[in-house]
Amino acid sequence: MTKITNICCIGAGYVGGPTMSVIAQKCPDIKVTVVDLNEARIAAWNDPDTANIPIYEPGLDKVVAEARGRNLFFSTDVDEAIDEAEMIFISVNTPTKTYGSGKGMAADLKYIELCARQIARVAKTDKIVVEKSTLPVRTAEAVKNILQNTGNNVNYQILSNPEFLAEGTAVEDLHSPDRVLIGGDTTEEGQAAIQALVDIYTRWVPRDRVLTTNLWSSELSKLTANAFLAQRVSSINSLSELCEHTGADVSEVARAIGTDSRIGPKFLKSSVGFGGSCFQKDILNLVYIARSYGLREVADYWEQVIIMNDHQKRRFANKIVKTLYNTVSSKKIAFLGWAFKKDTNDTRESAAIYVADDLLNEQAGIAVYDPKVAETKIYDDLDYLNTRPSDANKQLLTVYTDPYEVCKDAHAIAILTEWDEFKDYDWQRIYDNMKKPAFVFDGRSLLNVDKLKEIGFKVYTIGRE
Ligand SMILES: NC(=O)c1ccc[n+]([C@@H]2O[C@H](COP(=O)([O-])OP(=O)(O)OC[C@H]3O[C@@H](n4cnc5c(N)ncnc54)[C@H](O)[C@@H]3O)[C@@H](O)[C@H]2O)c1
Ligand SMILES: O=c1ccn([C@@H]2O[C@H](COP(=O)(O)OP(=O)(O)O[C@H]3O[C@H](CO)[C@@H](O)[C@H](O)[C@H]3O)[C@@H](O)[C@H]2O)c(=O)[nH]1
Repeated sequence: MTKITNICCIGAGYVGGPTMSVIAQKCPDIKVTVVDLNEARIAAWNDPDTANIPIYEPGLDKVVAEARGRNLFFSTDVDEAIDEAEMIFISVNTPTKTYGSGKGMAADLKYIELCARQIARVAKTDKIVVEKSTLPVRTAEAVKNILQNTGNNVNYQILSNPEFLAEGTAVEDLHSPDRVLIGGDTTEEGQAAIQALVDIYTRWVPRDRVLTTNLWSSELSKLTANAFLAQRVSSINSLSELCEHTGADVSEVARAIGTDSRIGPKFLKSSVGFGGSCFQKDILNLVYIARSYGLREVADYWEQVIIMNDHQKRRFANKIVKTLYNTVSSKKIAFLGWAFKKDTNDTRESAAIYVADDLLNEQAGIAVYDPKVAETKIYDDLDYLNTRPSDANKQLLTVYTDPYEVCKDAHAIAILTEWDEFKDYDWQRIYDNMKKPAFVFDGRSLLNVDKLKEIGFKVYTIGRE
């Protein structure tokens, strides 16, 4: 296999954009073109002011500024980029199906299939096609089938190269990944294709961190990694409820077990529930795959992770209602945070959406402040649930751009995202401007409880009595 000099990536989203920017940064001699059908998104990636790129990730603007126009390009001309590239990454979205068989569980692979068909139609020279999207195990078989049966007699090699970056730390994760995983065919041609991709990553990743496997192990490892991570969060969240009944403190329990080197300290932070575009989608997909092989116990085991997460979000909303004397009707509840975690403007599956929806059902007046999430996004998230007409959401929920204004005259504050800036607010000033008794419901164990109590707040923290 000759050295790769031209890469194309289909999908300029949270994964395609940052991963390709870093490849371009680290490999200035490789031309990297990221394409997308979404014109507005491509226009934003091309905005001369890198502060306006469509994804907020610490440090990403600098990476883009370094490579864009040199060897990094963003375009809507998908055909041209496919035609020119020797290696094509597919990094399109693979959401949970919302229709037909597998609705609500299986991954919707229509965008993947469209990409495969487009590559088959356009390609005139041999290509290495890399699955970057998270896919059900054995998807490469379908991609291969489409390429080989509808293509122009071009030779294809399919690789699986799942992405493990977490949002908010994408650039750091890409610069210094725990591992890079590459799966491919065990044939000589398959091994040569793997080597071509290994040669790209080892420009900046130590060779012993680049793992190579067969295709199916690679595809399944991505779903497994997310299932294990989410399982840890649900496990500690399940115990947070027990802590609240027994006087144990979940953060002390997490520290106590996390120091056991076999358990480890990460992903043991109890919260209002995990969010993000991946965990729920990927576990549902895993559950669906297990069921489709008739593995009922396996499916039920992993489904429990989602059931526990839904319970955690609901119980947080219930706690607010119960504490506010069993009614939040017409009370102002201030939400600090809407993003699914700090340092991102992504809100997909954020716990805040579901907590808000439950409280709106109780006729609460919700006021939201998030340092990075746009007002339209917040309304879109709620409207997407289809619980009530869009007008009602607009009437009941107000978005603020000032943290002190959002808390003014509120009956309660709920912390939904662990943004660092929340810790540094003038909490005395906030307290002075709230209705009394002034409640704080800390869904992220972010704030200093003793300090808040000293000021006069009534404080509830997840996993503490
Ligand atoms: N978001 C993450 O942190 C993360 C991390 C690891 C893996 N993943 C996986 O990576 C994949 C992409 O996720 P994302 O968050 O980047 O999604 P995204 O929705 O942000 O981006 C996907 C992009 O693909 C584009 N697209 C869809 N079909 C297309 C087509 N036929 N031609 C051209 N463009 C097309 C869409 O317009 C969109 O801009 C998913 O499978 C996801 O599970 C995501
Ligand atoms: O101890 C913890 C750790 C995380 N979370 C929550 O879990 C969710 C997911 O967080 P995180 O995993 O940090 O962010 P993602 O960007 O969703 O990244 C996950 O999903 C990606 C998409 O597949 C993978 O690439 C990453 O490896 C995997 O960490 C967020 O709501 C967090 O607040 C907790 O509640 N407690």
